[in-house]
Amino acid sequence: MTFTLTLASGSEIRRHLLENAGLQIDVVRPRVDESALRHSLLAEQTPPRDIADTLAELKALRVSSKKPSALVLGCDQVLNLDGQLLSKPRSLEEARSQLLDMRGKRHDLLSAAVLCEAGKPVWRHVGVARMTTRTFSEDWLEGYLERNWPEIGESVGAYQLEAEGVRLFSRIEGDYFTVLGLPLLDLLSFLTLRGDLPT
Ligand SMILES: Nc1nc2c(ncn2[C@@H]2O[C@H](COP(=O)(O)OP(=O)(O)OP(=O)(O)O)[C@@H](O)[C@H]2O)c(=O)[nH]1
Repeated sequence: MTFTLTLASGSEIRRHLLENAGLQIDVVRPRVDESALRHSLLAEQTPPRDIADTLAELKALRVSSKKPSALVLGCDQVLNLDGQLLSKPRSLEEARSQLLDMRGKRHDLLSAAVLCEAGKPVWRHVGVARMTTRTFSEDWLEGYLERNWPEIGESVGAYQLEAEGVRLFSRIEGDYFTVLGLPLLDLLSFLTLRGDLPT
């Protein structure tokens, strides 16, 4: 029987990364009001990595409780800019102001992943990538927004590293997959260790 991983995420790129790695994926989107929970965690001064981990676990648990026999992966990525947590831009204007705030500075991307089985967490990992943004010109930024909106609205930092978003950076520390939103190598190692994937 082929191993199937249930992905509790609406993120296209997460599904692509897993399918491109050869995994059989079943997508079940969780019904979770992320922003309400994110706000209450922020109000309690919860550290960014714990926010990402809590949200990832909630999404995985929500689906796992409905599919107890499945192995369910929940994910969440937060962008930490000088202690401020940014969310996915809701408009081109918001993307512009977010990118101008990020210009010439460093920000961290924290990509949390939690696996649940029979309503219980069985593995968790938070990958961290440190992004150094170059001091791009406003002219270039306008062109970037025109060429890449609305696709970049799907990304927490208003960029797709695998596309033109790479032009925003002068340096990246951490793995590529963590930037795209999934600590893929750590996940694959665990699944191989567990025997779900062939060694
Ligand atoms: N294609 C692409 N997506 C990115 C990149 N950086 C971040 N993202 C996406 O930005 C989104 C971060 O928001 P999340 O709240 O973690 O996930 P989501 O897209 O809302 O999906 P859910 O898992 O259903 O919550 C994820 O889908 C990431 O995959 C990137 O460089 N390229």
